[in-house]
Amino acid sequence: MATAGEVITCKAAVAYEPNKPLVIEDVQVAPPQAGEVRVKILFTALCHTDAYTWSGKDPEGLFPCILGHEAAGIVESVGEGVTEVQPGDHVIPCYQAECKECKFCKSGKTNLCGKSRFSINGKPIYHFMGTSTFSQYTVVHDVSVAKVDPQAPLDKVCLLGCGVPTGLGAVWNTAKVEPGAIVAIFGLGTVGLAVAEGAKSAGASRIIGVDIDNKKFDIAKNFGVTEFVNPKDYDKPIQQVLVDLTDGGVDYSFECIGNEGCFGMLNFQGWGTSVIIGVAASGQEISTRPFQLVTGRVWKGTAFGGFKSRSQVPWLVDKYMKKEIKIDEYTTHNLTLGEINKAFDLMHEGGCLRCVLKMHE
Ligand SMILES: NC(=O)C1=CN([C@@H]2O[C@H](COP(=O)(O)OP(=O)(O)OC[C@H]3O[C@@H](n4cnc5c(N)ncnc54)[C@H](O)[C@@H]3O)[C@@H](O)[C@H]2O)C=CC1
Ligand SMILES: N[C@@H](CCC(=O)N[C@@H](CSC=O)C(=O)NCC(=O)O)C(=O)O
Ligand SMILES: [Zn+2]
Ligand SMILES: [Zn+2]
Repeated sequence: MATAGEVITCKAAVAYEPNKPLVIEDVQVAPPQAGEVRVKILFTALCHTDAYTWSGKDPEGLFPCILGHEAAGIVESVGEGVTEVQPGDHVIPCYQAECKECKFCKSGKTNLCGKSRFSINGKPIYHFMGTSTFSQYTVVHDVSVAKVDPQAPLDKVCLLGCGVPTGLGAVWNTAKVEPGAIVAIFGLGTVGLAVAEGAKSAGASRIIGVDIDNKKFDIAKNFGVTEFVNPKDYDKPIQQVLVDLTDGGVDYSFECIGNEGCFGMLNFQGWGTSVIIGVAASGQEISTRPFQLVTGRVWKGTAFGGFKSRSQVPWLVDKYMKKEIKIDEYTTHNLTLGEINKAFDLMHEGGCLRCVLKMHE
């Protein structure tokens, strides 16, 4: 049935309030306007950032909204002036979207676009990260979709919408880890394990994984982690544990936990680089003695691993197809959209990396 130009009613998981179970609703998805693309989402995964915004700690979180930003689907229709993709193209939504017109885009304070395309019985529902992939259909800007190899399995490459590129890119683009380097990774979720994979491919000599979930340790070996540290096993601060283990500090450290994570510097004097990836609530701050920077250490952060989304996500898909990067190994669970609250529970129980949701029965 041709749906172009029509409002589509479909199922979506709506977050009405922080921390309240998501509700599967029939939502109306407006047709794409000029410069926009409507995508039939086939698979979406959950990222810790979805849980972060759902928790109410995200100062930019707006409710009611449709969360989700790590997905893959097929272009259903395009708005006027869209030339880069056409109906039938296989795409990965990219969360760095902006319409450049709405008050959110013009504010210069946020990357959340307020120009919603969702409603329930006429009442608007907010978008999330310009993607809102916890819906069977979503509308994104044409600058926010990466066209990918139609042969690539969408239930796998959906993970290239966020966590895996973030970790790989943090190593390759942001830190530029060199052969022989000693690397420490705080948090062995999908982002942290992708950092490990990136560090291994960059030739790191030691990759020390730090996590409070012992279930992560065995799997981490498959991603290149060479040593494990559980902070719960020590009385002294974890930074000191790492400094002692490495005779002075690591060359590169990556913070992949977020809220209440380990944001302190523990790098070697003279050149150590600390990369912040985890997101944390308003009010949580990081600080260090000026001496740490005076003596040559570097503090950096990264969003989406520094990758240019539309030009480099297809390249990452090709690398996966050539078996040069892992994706399958990050998926520990497969559920359906209707089971999304169970998927969030799994994320908090430990032992879960990515749970991929099938969006259509
Ligand atoms: N900057 C960016 O572009 C991106 C940032 N993120 C953020 O990165 C962080 C990681 O994301 P995911 O891997 O999806 O999360 P995740 O929840 O799968 O992994 C976090 C890991 O940290 C561990 N952990 C929790 N508290 C800890 C502690 N005190 N010490 C050591 N380990 C601890 C958990 O056991 C878990 O293994 C989140 O804050 C997420 O919001 C995610 C994607 C992109
Ligand atoms: N609204 C949050 C900001 C969260 C954040 O830092 N998002 C990352 C991506 S996290 C993906 O899982 C990002 O790319 N930010 C870039 C940006 O322009 O926002 C908060 O206020 O903490
Ligand atoms: Zn994410
Ligand atoms: Zn906007």
